[in-house]
Amino acid sequence: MNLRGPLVDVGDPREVETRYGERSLAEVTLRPEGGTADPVTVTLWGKWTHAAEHAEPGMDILVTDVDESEYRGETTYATGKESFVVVEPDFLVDVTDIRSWVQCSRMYYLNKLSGIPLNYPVVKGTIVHEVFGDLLRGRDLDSSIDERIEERGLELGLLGRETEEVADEVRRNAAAIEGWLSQGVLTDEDEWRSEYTLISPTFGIKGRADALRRGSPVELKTGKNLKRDPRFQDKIQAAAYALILHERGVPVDTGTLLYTKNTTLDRTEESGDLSPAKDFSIGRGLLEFVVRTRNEIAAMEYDVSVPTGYESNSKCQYCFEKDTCMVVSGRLGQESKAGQIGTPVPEDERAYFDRFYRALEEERREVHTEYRKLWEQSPEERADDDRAIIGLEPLGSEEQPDGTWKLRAQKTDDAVSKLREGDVALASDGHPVEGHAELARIVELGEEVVVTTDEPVPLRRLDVYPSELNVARLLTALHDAVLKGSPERKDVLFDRRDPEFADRSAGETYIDNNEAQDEAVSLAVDADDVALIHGPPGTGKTYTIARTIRALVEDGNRVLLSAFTNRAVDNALEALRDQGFEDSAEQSSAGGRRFADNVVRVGTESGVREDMLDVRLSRSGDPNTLASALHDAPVVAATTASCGSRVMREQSFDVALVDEASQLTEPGTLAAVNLADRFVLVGDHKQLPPVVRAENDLQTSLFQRLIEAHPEASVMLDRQYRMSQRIQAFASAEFYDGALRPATGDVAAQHLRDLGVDTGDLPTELADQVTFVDPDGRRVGNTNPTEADRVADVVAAYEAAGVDADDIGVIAPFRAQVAEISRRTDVTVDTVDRFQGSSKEVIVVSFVATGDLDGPLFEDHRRINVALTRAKKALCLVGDADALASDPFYDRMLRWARR
Ligand SMILES: Nc1ncnc2c1ncn2[C@@H]1O[C@H](COP(=O)(O)OP(=O)(O)OP(=O)(O)O)[C@@H](O)[C@H]1O
Repeated sequence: MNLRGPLVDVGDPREVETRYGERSLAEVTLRPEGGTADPVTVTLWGKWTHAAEHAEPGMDILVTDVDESEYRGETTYATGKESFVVVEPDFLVDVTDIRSWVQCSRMYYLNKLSGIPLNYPVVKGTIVHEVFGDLLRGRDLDSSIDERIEERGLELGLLGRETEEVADEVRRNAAAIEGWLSQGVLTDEDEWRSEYTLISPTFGIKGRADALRRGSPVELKTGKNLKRDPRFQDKIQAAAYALILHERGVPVDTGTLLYTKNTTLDRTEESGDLSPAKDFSIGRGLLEFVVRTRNEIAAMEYDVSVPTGYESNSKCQYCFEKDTCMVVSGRLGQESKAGQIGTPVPEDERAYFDRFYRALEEERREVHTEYRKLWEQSPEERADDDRAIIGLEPLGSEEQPDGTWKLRAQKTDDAVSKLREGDVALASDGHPVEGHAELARIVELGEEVVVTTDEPVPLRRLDVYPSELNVARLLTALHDAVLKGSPERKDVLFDRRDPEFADRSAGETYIDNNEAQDEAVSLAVDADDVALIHGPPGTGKTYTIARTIRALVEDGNRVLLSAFTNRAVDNALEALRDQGFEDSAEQSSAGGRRFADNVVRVGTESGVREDMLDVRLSRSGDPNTLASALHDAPVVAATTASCGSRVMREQSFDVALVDEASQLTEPGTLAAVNLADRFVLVGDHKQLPPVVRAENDLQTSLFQRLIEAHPEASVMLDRQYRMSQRIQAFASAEFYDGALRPATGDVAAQHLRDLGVDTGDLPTELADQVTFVDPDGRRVGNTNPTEADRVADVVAAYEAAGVDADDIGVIAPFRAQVAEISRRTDVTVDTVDRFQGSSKEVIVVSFVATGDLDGPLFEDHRRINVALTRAKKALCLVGDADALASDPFYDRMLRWARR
């Protein structure tokens, strides 16, 4: 029997005499069944008293295989031989974190803050790991090495490494792998798995094992180890995978560590055990140690505290991270075993750091909650939640020339999901946690689903795979901003001085037909610190951004162009191209250069839009060529998420220009801003705020904070090129103090007529430019089928009157309603969040709600602003008039629509 629930009391460990001699015990009291049952006391024996040392009331605890006995008429509970005690099981600890914690608890923390830097050992290590995977998949060594090195061309180039030298070193490391693989211990029946994703719901651990052989974990280390035994922390890492396998009922008693550097050493110079492969036995003691270590991390993270180094038995004396550790401790005023150096950053910066550190850790927990849904929700619930595509029928798997696999399956229904082509997802045989699952990249997502994976798996289910990568990069951005940011920059960020402006634009006219846009370009050119461009819907943000970049490059600046989404990055590049950027850049650089010589787009092949692939910087190729392409480009474009990558973190710019800044969290914006001396943020804080799961400081963008604090450093673009006068009126009045106006008479007067539509052919209720239709439906869960029928009728009526299906878009508040409507029409149907940044001639909005106004559309008026400002010539609102009229804001909307 397992007992699990919140702790209500934690006793101190003490020693008692038993018939087996002196033993330690600690009593803890918990409320089983998630806190709903009466409290019970469990005696933790022996080493499990360690859990009591770290736990505190309020934490969740799980005791597995509890011994239950009757004593004087009462049931007593205690840990038994098979028991494990898990503190905060919902907190998922990564196996690599357990390993670094064993080395030193501060190391664990520092790794979190500074991420994985771009350095040669890291890149070489990655290549060796990839070659290892290839060898397991039966690939030829030389072709694998050549290809893997080529794939890392950009990183190697930035590190100033030559292909030959790296190939040589990798080959010598790979000799260890090859030798070991051909030792004869392997037979055809040997089961191999490479890069295996493992999650343990019971122990709260996740990770990716380098390989499993006959069910035993094999870990590859690119360092050397001349002792007979593996290093302790390495053993712990392999043992953690063994523990997860143990949970799945796979008995694991050995692990293997492969120290590849051992084969590169010269026997005459080194003494000791040079054999690379070191097996060791994994007994129960080691598994328990893994759980106890993991518990220490989970307990420390419970109240988001910062480790001091005293938590583990580390010796600072020999630590290669000692200086970094002392600097971080010194600057953030943290207690640390290594000591502190340097002066602390000012109090307000530390408070800021702490606040955002905490907020990001809360976000991490939300990611863990997403993981938990993988096993807590039934497949059907997950599908209903749009988090999985289930019931797939495998159509086959095909091995690719590079040893990876292409899996195909047939969809058996028309359900929608959050998954998109290009996403990384979890492909499984139907059981993503306890069955066989592989990380997959989605290639095609239509009637037929196509994914690529490392190993074949019968593709029955595809799940959204929650990732902590984003949280990790945001933490790093926070760290870089506070600890590495220039004092002048921080004075502005922390409101110690106002942003300053020079007069570089000196009366120049950049845009002659739009005063606010022209002023915005000047402001950006003149900004010594920051300029803020506030762009309501359709006001030419993208156009202004392109003009600004040209002006900045003409002045000799190197510019980073960034945005929250790939789409916005590519739109800005498109505008830059349309404005003939080649010519303007020619003025600053010798000779005629093409767009592709001036602009480098950093991003994945699936992320970058097709028409910008010609300027995409491949990561793969000749190191020197790639590195100089990136270094020398006057304009580098990448999403803010890629600005946190180890390649981009090494780049520096004069100016960072960030679009969609109002949709970014502060650390998300900082990821781009950190890379430049000055920055320009473009956004609209009256549209969608940052998308975050937790409710905390991350919900307010840096754009909003700065524009509220420094309106003088901002310009609002006030002429819009999208909507007719009638359509824009409500948004202008409600969100922009009536300041938003059509840019030209043509924009104001545009009409369905311009599309060749005779409004006489439309039902009277749709004849106006803004209309309201009440279908009198009922909300059922997150759908309203009657309303969906009516939306489809409305769409059909526009089509019958001559509007092209491509010119119509439907917006609904819930994905379930999106699916409901999609079943009834072929036009684009999506949620507000997915519509931000785009527009259509005709927009139909489905409100779903009847009775009460609840749902994402209503919670935040900014969503409505987005929904109502997507339409150019006609907007039809479909909803329940009584429900809408119950709220003053929606009542005003209703009156405007019915006018
Ligand atoms: N000064 C201008 N002169 C002429 N056309 C312009 C001007 N500014 C913008 N436009 C045109 O107006 C349209 C909308 O501009 P743009 O796409 O830059 O808007 P946006 O603010 O980025 O839109 P969104 O709200 O979707 O982000 C485009 O077709 C653009 O070419």
